[in-house]
Amino acid sequence: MSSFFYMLSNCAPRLEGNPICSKVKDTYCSNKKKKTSTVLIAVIVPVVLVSLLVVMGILWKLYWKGKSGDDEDYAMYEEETPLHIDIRRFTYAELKLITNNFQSIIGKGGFGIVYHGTLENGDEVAVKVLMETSIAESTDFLPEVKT
Ligand SMILES: Nc1ncnc2c1ncn2[C@@H]1O[C@H](COP(=O)(O)OP(=O)(O)OP(=O)(O)O)[C@@H](O)[C@H]1O
Repeated sequence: MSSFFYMLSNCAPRLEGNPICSKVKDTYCSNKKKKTSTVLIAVIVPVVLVSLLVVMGILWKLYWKGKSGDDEDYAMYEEETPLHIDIRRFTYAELKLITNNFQSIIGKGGFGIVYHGTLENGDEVAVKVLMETSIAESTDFLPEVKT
Protein backbone atom coordinates (compact mmCIF):
# COMPACT_ATOMS: atom_id res chain seq x y z
CA MET A 1 0.00 0.00 0.00
CA SER A 2 2.76 2.40 0.91
CA SER A 3 4.60 1.73 -2.40
CA PHE A 4 1.36 2.48 -4.26
CA PHE A 5 1.09 5.91 -2.70
CA TYR A 6 4.78 6.49 -3.24
CA MET A 7 4.35 5.87 -6.96
CA LEU A 8 1.37 8.21 -7.08
CA SER A 9 3.12 11.10 -5.49
CA ASN A 10 6.22 10.46 -7.55
CA CYS A 11 4.61 10.42 -10.95
CA ALA A 12 2.10 13.20 -10.39
CA PRO A 13 4.38 16.18 -11.16
CA ARG A 14 5.90 14.62 -14.34
CA LEU A 15 2.50 13.61 -15.77
CA GLU A 16 0.92 17.04 -15.67
CA GLY A 17 -0.06 18.35 -19.17
CA ASN A 18 1.35 15.35 -21.03
CA PRO A 19 -1.28 13.31 -22.98
CA ILE A 20 0.85 10.14 -22.88
CA CYS A 21 1.42 10.64 -19.24
CA SER A 22 -2.26 11.06 -18.58
CA LYS A 23 -2.76 7.57 -20.09
CA VAL A 24 0.03 6.24 -17.96
CA LYS A 25 -1.56 7.94 -15.04
CA ASP A 26 -4.86 6.17 -15.80
CA THR A 27 -3.18 2.79 -16.07
CA TYR A 28 -0.83 2.91 -13.18
CA CYS A 29 -2.11 5.53 -10.88
CA SER A 30 -5.80 4.70 -10.85
CA ASN A 31 -7.43 2.77 -8.07
CA LYS A 32 -6.78 -0.57 -9.79
CA LYS A 33 -6.73 -2.65 -6.62
CA LYS A 34 -10.15 -1.42 -5.62
CA LYS A 35 -11.60 -2.34 -9.03
CA THR A 36 -10.09 -5.83 -8.90
CA SER A 37 -11.52 -6.55 -5.48
CA THR A 38 -14.92 -5.21 -6.55
CA VAL A 39 -14.93 -7.54 -9.58
CA LEU A 40 -13.84 -10.45 -7.39
CA ILE A 41 -16.63 -9.79 -4.91
CA ALA A 42 -19.15 -9.41 -7.74
CA VAL A 43 -18.16 -12.84 -9.07
CA ILE A 44 -17.47 -14.78 -5.86
CA VAL A 45 -20.55 -13.73 -3.89
CA PRO A 46 -23.11 -14.88 -6.51
CA VAL A 47 -21.16 -18.11 -7.13
CA VAL A 48 -21.08 -18.89 -3.40
CA LEU A 49 -24.78 -18.04 -3.03
CA VAL A 50 -25.80 -20.19 -6.01
CA SER A 51 -23.65 -23.09 -4.72
CA LEU A 52 -25.27 -22.79 -1.30
CA LEU A 53 -28.73 -22.84 -2.85
CA VAL A 54 -27.89 -25.93 -4.91
CA VAL A 55 -26.50 -27.77 -1.86
CA MET A 56 -29.54 -26.80 0.21
CA GLY A 57 -31.84 -27.99 -2.58
CA ILE A 58 -30.08 -31.36 -2.77
CA LEU A 59 -30.19 -31.80 1.02
CA TRP A 60 -33.88 -30.85 1.08
CA LYS A 61 -34.67 -33.39 -1.64
CA LEU A 62 -32.71 -36.13 0.12
CA TYR A 63 -34.46 -35.33 3.42
CA TRP A 64 -37.94 -35.62 1.93
CA LYS A 65 -37.07 -38.69 -0.12
CA GLY A 66 -35.83 -40.45 3.02
CA LYS A 67 -38.95 -39.45 4.92
CA SER A 68 -41.62 -40.42 2.44
CA GLY A 69 -39.94 -42.95 0.13
CA ASP A 70 -40.97 -46.12 1.98
CA ASP A 71 -44.58 -45.04 2.43
CA GLU A 72 -44.88 -44.22 -1.26
CA ASP A 73 -43.47 -47.63 -2.23
CA TYR A 74 -45.93 -49.54 -0.08
CA ALA A 75 -48.82 -47.27 -1.04
CA MET A 76 -48.14 -48.22 -4.65
CA TYR A 77 -48.59 -51.91 -3.82
CA GLU A 78 -51.66 -51.26 -1.72
CA GLU A 79 -53.32 -49.49 -4.63
CA GLU A 80 -52.15 -51.70 -7.46
CA THR A 81 -52.53 -55.20 -6.10
CA PRO A 82 -55.01 -56.95 -8.41
CA LEU A 83 -56.10 -59.40 -5.71
CA HIS A 84 -57.25 -56.60 -3.36
CA ILE A 85 -55.52 -58.28 -0.45
CA ASP A 86 -55.55 -56.33 2.78
CA ILE A 87 -51.94 -55.57 3.44
CA ARG A 88 -51.42 -55.58 7.14
CA ARG A 89 -48.36 -54.14 8.77
CA PHE A 90 -46.79 -55.66 11.83
CA THR A 91 -44.41 -54.08 14.27
CA TYR A 92 -41.22 -55.87 15.16
CA ALA A 93 -42.66 -56.63 18.61
CA GLU A 94 -45.73 -58.23 17.00
CA LEU A 95 -43.57 -60.34 14.70
CA LYS A 96 -41.54 -61.44 17.69
CA LEU A 97 -44.75 -62.59 19.33
CA ILE A 98 -46.09 -64.27 16.17
CA THR A 99 -42.88 -66.21 15.61
CA ASN A 100 -42.38 -66.97 19.29
CA ASN A 101 -39.17 -64.96 19.31
CA PHE A 102 -38.08 -66.21 15.87
CA GLN A 103 -37.66 -69.74 17.14
CA SER A 104 -38.67 -71.92 14.21
CA ILE A 105 -36.73 -71.52 10.97
CA ILE A 106 -38.53 -73.03 8.00
CA GLY A 107 -36.23 -71.89 5.23
CA LYS A 108 -33.70 -69.47 3.88
CA GLY A 109 -33.85 -67.37 0.71
CA GLY A 110 -31.78 -64.78 -1.01
CA PHE A 111 -33.31 -61.94 1.01
CA GLY A 112 -33.14 -63.57 4.42
CA ILE A 113 -34.33 -66.25 6.80
CA VAL A 114 -37.96 -67.43 6.88
CA TYR A 115 -39.58 -68.26 10.22
CA HIS A 116 -42.77 -70.07 11.09
CA GLY A 117 -45.36 -67.99 12.89
CA THR A 118 -48.92 -68.14 14.13
CA LEU A 119 -51.33 -65.20 14.05
CA GLU A 120 -53.74 -64.43 16.89
CA ASN A 121 -56.57 -66.11 14.95
CA GLY A 122 -54.52 -69.30 14.61
CA ASP A 123 -53.50 -68.80 10.96
CA GLU A 124 -50.03 -70.13 10.25
CA VAL A 125 -47.71 -67.72 8.47
CA ALA A 126 -44.19 -67.53 7.12
CA VAL A 127 -42.21 -64.50 8.30
CA LYS A 128 -39.20 -63.50 6.29
CA VAL A 129 -36.61 -61.39 8.10
CA LEU A 130 -34.67 -59.39 5.60
CA MET A 131 -30.94 -58.99 5.73
CA GLU A 132 -30.06 -55.31 5.56
CA THR A 133 -27.49 -55.86 2.81
CA SER A 134 -29.97 -57.70 0.63
CA ILE A 135 -32.47 -54.83 0.82
CA ALA A 136 -29.84 -52.24 -0.04
CA GLU A 137 -28.55 -54.22 -3.00
CA SER A 138 -31.87 -55.30 -4.46
CA THR A 139 -34.77 -53.67 -6.20
CA ASP A 140 -36.61 -57.01 -6.44
CA PHE A 141 -37.95 -57.26 -2.91
CA LEU A 142 -41.14 -55.23 -3.26
CA PRO A 143 -42.12 -56.98 -6.50
CA GLU A 144 -41.65 -60.28 -4.64
CA VAL A 145 -43.91 -59.10 -1.78
CA LYS A 146 -46.51 -58.24 -4.39
CA THR A 147 -46.59 -61.86 -5.64
N1 LIG B 1 -45.15 -69.54 2.85
C1 LIG B 1 -44.21 -70.46 3.12
N2 LIG B 1 -44.56 -71.63 3.67
C2 LIG B 1 -43.63 -72.53 3.97
N3 LIG B 1 -42.33 -72.39 3.77
C3 LIG B 1 -41.92 -71.25 3.20
C4 LIG B 1 -42.84 -70.21 2.85
N4 LIG B 1 -42.15 -69.20 2.32
C5 LIG B 1 -40.87 -69.58 2.32
N5 LIG B 1 -40.72 -70.80 2.83
C6 LIG B 1 -39.46 -71.51 3.02
O1 LIG B 1 -38.38 -70.61 3.07
C7 LIG B 1 -37.51 -70.86 1.98
C8 LIG B 1 -37.01 -69.56 1.43
O2 LIG B 1 -38.10 -68.85 0.97
P1 LIG B 1 -37.92 -67.60 0.08
O3 LIG B 1 -39.21 -67.08 -0.37
O4 LIG B 1 -37.03 -66.66 0.80
O5 LIG B 1 -37.15 -68.31 -1.10
P2 LIG B 1 -36.56 -67.71 -2.39
O6 LIG B 1 -37.68 -67.15 -3.17
O7 LIG B 1 -35.77 -68.81 -2.99
O8 LIG B 1 -35.59 -66.61 -1.86
P3 LIG B 1 -35.55 -65.11 -2.22
O9 LIG B 1 -36.83 -64.71 -2.84
O10 LIG B 1 -35.34 -64.46 -0.88
O11 LIG B 1 -34.38 -64.97 -3.13
C9 LIG B 1 -38.31 -71.66 1.00
O12 LIG B 1 -37.48 -72.49 0.26
C10 LIG B 1 -39.24 -72.44 1.87
O13 LIG B 1 -38.59 -73.60 2.37
